[in-house]
Amino acid sequence: MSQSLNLFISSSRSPNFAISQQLHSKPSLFTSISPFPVKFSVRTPIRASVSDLDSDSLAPVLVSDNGLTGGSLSCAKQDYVTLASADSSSIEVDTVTEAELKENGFRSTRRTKLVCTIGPATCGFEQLEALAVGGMNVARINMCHGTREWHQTMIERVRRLNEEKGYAVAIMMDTEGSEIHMGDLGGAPSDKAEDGEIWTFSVRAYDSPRPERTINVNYDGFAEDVHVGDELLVDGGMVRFEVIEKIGPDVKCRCTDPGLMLPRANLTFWRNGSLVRERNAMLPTISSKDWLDIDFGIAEGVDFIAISFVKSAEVITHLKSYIKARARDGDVAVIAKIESIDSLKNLEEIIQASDGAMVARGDLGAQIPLEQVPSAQQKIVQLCRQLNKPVIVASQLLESMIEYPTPTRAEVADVSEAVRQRADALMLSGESAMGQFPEKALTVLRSVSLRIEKWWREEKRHEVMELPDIASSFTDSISEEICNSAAKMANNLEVDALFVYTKDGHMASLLSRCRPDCPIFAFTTTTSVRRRLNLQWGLIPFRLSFSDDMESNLNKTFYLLKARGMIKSGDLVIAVSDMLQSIQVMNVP
Ligand SMILES: Nc1ncnc2c1ncn2[C@@H]1O[C@H](COP(=O)(O)OP(=O)(O)O)[C@@H](O)[C@H]1O
Ligand SMILES: C=C(OP(=O)(O)O)C(=O)O
Ligand SMILES: [K+]
Ligand SMILES: [Mg+2]
Repeated sequence: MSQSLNLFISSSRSPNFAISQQLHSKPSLFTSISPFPVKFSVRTPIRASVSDLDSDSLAPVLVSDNGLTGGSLSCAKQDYVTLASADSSSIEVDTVTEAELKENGFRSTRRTKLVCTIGPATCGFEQLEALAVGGMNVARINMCHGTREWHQTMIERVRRLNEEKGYAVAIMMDTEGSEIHMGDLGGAPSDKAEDGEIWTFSVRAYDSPRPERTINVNYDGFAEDVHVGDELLVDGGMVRFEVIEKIGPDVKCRCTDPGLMLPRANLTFWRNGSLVRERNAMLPTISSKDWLDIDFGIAEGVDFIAISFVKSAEVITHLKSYIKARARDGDVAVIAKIESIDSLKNLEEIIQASDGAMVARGDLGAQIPLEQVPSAQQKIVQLCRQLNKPVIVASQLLESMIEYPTPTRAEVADVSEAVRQRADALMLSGESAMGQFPEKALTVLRSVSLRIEKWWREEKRHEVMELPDIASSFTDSISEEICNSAAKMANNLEVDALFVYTKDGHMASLLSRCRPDCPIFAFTTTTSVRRRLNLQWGLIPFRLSFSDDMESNLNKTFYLLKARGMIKSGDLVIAVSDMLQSIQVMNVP
């Protein structure tokens, strides 16, 4: 009990008081903790200057950084107390959440998490900061676009934002995958195909300026694979062509549905009303370029890697062991993008093998009839929750906001539906990457989420979901039962918050899975786990060092959160932890 202790001292009259000083000696303390506030006794004199303390007002509580709580102190001005690096910054929470908690109380914090794709419209430091302020929990970089240097700069900027400004934005890298797509249009932002026009699609790399009505295709087998009469869909049908002639590597096509084509837009071809997928299915899910990108992501310590066009669970299992052997601190979570027919076929195994999933509606809508996308979404969201994996609903949520400052009513209804389904997260793509109103789009996601969450909570309209047992060991079963019961108690007792002390984040995710009415304060010891929890519904992740002694963890947390104005005396809290398998219900002292 005598090594370097970080001590906090607070007075009952001035609860925000905290001092920080160098450790001068090694005190030993008795821990006599309950009831709070504690009386503590000091076995050996502890020394530090207390000249700036008003000793008369001291009814102090000493809590060490490793969870020890001291006994009574009669502190006169001539006494000396040892204090070290003891200030309320020893609990870390992101700046935006802290402000939200202080302003609105924790009942009204947003539960649905928000992912923003970063692109030319949002790559500046100030633009990234505006997104962080607007509630971005995860920044996504799409490896289909941009250079290695550009991606590296984005990662650096997000990290700098976190360090300098106190945000906790996580980073998701999204692989390109082996999809067939157009070239980059020679740097043009877009190109327009008109009805009846003849365009040439070819593997040729065109010199700049690119000849008119030509499109470069990234896949060498393109001309061999397509047949005259096939239908060619750009971006899942935003523009359509019919293949009319093949001349060597050049494929001549007539535009049948006009529209705007964006650089590197996805291409699919259809024959007799079905997607031609033989060749595509032979391409590896993770291409050699993807592996290099993954190495880069691991080296940069990104928090999530999203894998495009996942077909089976094996590729995920393989990638996870690849990461495990290489990731230095903490691992990188693997998100399976559900965007192909094969991924729907093997849905359960894929989700089971992954750390989360994305309903990638853009490509999914190009592979299955559009009218099947909503039911696929509902099914994926439901399954992910049952299997306790975070799920992101992505693509075209606010597509019209790429060009216009207000969303369509239909888009708002779509966002509401995803929130009502209680997906963990919503994602912006083009809206934030290259749209004209990235911050406004984020504001729409934020305000619609808050409104719908509140409405459904107040109306108690959420259908109860049958949550199957998922534990693989008896200890896990205990954790699962504790979380299910704690969440139920929290709803019945209308508590203000659930507290969970978790080293690897598992207990926190089990609580999140229950989608309780109150927010979940998740305390975890490592920054990487804390960032990863950012993707999960209803979790407010904090970094805090704590011990196996729950009593002192709680005292320390109450003290620190009160000092920062994030909770107040009288708030009703339920606490659970990895270390002590129990449920505690208490009022904040
Ligand atoms: N790093 C980037 N550099 C340039 N443009 C980007 C970048 N990331 C995204 N974009 C633009 O934003 C659009 C939407 O992003 P996203 O949905 O991630 O890609 P995609 O449309 O290729 O699936 C892209 O089509 C592209 O025009
Ligand atoms: C999110 C998706 O993937 P990407 O944007 O990489 O095509 C999608 O297809 O919906
Ligand atoms: K991608
Ligand atoms: Mg996709």
